[in-house]
Amino acid sequence: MNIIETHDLCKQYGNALRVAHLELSVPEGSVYGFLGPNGAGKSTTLKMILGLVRPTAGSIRVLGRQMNRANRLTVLRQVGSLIESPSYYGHLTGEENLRIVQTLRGVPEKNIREVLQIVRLDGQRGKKVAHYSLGMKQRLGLAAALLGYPKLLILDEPTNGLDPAGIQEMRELICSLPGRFGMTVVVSSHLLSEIDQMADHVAIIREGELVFQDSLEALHGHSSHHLALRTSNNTVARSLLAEQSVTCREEEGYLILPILPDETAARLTRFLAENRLGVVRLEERQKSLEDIFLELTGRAVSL
Ligand SMILES: Nc1ncnc2c1ncn2[C@@H]1O[C@H](COP(=O)(O)OP(=O)(O)OP(=O)(O)O)[C@@H](O)[C@H]1O
Repeated sequence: MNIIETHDLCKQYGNALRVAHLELSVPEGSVYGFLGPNGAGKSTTLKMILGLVRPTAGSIRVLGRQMNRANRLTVLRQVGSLIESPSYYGHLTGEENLRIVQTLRGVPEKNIREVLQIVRLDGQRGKKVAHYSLGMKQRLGLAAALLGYPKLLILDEPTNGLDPAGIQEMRELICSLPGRFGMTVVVSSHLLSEIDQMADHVAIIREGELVFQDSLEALHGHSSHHLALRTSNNTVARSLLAEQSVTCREEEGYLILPILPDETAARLTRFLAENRLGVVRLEERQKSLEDIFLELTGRAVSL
């Protein structure tokens, strides 16, 4: 079952279609990475899913229900979110801030202690939030989102502004949520490496359009192996290889061949040598995830 499904989801600002015909499917129990360069439309999409921004066209189903005026509140009761930087009362403690959210959401008081433990802030619960570090504030935001033990958690760039240790901690926390609490987590990021370490499903958007959506495994599957061959005369080598039914293309001084068994590669290099061609280089290469991201989005990846 899919926890979120969008159909033909669009958002237009002025004359620009910033989110274009999105068909998203978020499987239950997944950590679903929503990846795209800055300005691709991630926040706008997540806000539409949460009913904070009205779609120009299309439909959204969350937890099996159509998101409309009648269903919105019922659905959102089972959804936690952290969108943009969370807001707090700096003069109140972490625990007091959570008590406000707990009262508003009408969830049991005991949840406060529990979520503080989950985000490892129980030792700091009596400290004023104004004295929290950025990482602690971000974890408090996550604690607030977790308060009602939602079935679905939506996090927009939750590691933004955190230091490497904070990023690692947030990542581990997010990964643990489906297993510990049966939650589905949607997490946006412009960092491929981050999604690669956190998600099991990935959607990639570019200028509002979906360019990839599948399992992380399938994304890795795109990073195919190939052989790169350089000879003393690539043009002649290419026609000789064609005689042997091996097709290749030329790229930056190399002939790119499909991956071949060792015996075939040895036979072909012998064949080239017999035809007075020197094999200068023969290497196995793999397209990196960064190359794939670049191909899909037309932009260099941020790591
Ligand atoms: N309220 C608005 N009015 C007009 N344009 C907007 C509005 N909100 C967002 N946009 C535009 O929509 C596009 C997508 O913005 P959005 O914030 O969704 O991108 P994003 O992928 O979340 O990027 P970032 O990581 O930089 O926040 C941008 O070009 C942005 O300028």
